Amino acid sequence: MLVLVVNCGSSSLKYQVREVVPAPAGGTGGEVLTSGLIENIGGPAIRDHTQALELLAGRLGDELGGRTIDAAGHRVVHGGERFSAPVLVDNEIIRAIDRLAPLAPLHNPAHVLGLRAVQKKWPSLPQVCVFDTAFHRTMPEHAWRYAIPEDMYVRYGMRRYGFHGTSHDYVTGRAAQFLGVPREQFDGVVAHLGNGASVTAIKGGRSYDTSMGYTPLAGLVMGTRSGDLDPSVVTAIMRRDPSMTPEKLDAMLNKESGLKAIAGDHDMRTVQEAADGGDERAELALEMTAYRLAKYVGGYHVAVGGARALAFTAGIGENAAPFRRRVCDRLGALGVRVDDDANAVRSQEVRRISAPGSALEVLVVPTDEERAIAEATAALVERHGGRPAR
Ligand SMILES: Nc1ncnc2c1ncn2[C@@H]1O[C@H](COP(=O)(O)OP(=O)(O)O)[C@@H](O)[C@H]1O
Ligand SMILES: CC(=O)OP(=O)(O)O
Ligand SMILES: [Mg+2]
Repeated sequence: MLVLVVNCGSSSLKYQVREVVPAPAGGTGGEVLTSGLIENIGGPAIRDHTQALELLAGRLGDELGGRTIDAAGHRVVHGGERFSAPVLVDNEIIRAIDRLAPLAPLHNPAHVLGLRAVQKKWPSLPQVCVFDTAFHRTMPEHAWRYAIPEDMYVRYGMRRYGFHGTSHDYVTGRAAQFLGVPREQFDGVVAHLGNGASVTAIKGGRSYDTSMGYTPLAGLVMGTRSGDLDPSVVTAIMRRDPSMTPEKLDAMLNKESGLKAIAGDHDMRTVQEAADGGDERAELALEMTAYRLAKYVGGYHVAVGGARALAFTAGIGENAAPFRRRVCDRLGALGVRVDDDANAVRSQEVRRISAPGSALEVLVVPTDEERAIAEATAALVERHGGRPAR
């Protein structure tokens, strides 16, 4: 089955076409037939997501050599409290995702535009939504509640939701498999470190707690996001500078903070190079980022009653060996030991980087969100006989 995987951002559209062999024949997200990125949607050349879809359809015509897609799978960032698994799309589902826009103003409106644009272009194509929040629906209430008046939760849905669930779920499965333990018996910590970064406590193979919260701003120090801070910082800034509107504060904390604010660049490669060259700001940024993550790992080790493994994934987790080392050095107090030769290996395979006798197994597990989305889409469409939901 050919699955178009779509990741719609506010001004961009990332896509892949995957050939999925549904289980039991293989159950693999398999070969990537083509992939691409359409940027600057809303600019002079590409008016909106509908026009971006026209462009995409044109490209697919050439790139797939006459073959046509059988389904589309969309990454949707916010599924609120409703969605705990992938769903087949109909108009009611699209409206539900639209209603969740106040919880994810940067993401959900773009997803709705993408879903409608695909619907318009290929009216009979089955579409599936895979939610970043879904995997975290298993968190216990003491982990997802905020200690603020109940009304804020009841009226506005203010609580921890958590994100990157597709990746945390996929990496959990791969890590358990690598260690030869049944997933239901796997207790560990997964650190997804990309431009956005989050860490999840895994108990019995399920999400038990996670560092992102109501939005993907909470938790770790990220490329351009602050992560955790005292909420009065926000109200105090607004009081001191009335020109700082909620929109401007959102932009500051999401786009001008994190590594970029401290080291002057959001990209881990640049920051690491600068630190290696003796740049003190870059060194400070790395220490802040590693320190915050190590504190979370220690906390989650306690949260799950003793983690068996720590898995690093995504751009930084998979590639930044010096950063992994920095984090693990801070975890020495827990008895974590890294094998430097193993840590230096570059590979696309799941691998162990801890030394024998380390209290936690430390793994590097390449993530593949697109593959997970393609597999979930194919499985759901297969189950419904390939018909679009109407
Ligand atoms: N070889 C590398 N060494 C260090 N960092 C890397 C390397 N390759 C990628 N990264 C970092 O990974 C981050 C991007 O991660 P990625 O998972 O691709 O992000 P996104 O969230 O946009 O999908 C960037 O900070 C980038 O610098
Ligand atoms: C939810 C989130 O943070 O996504 P990304 O890492 O793609 O920014
Ligand atoms: Mg990513």
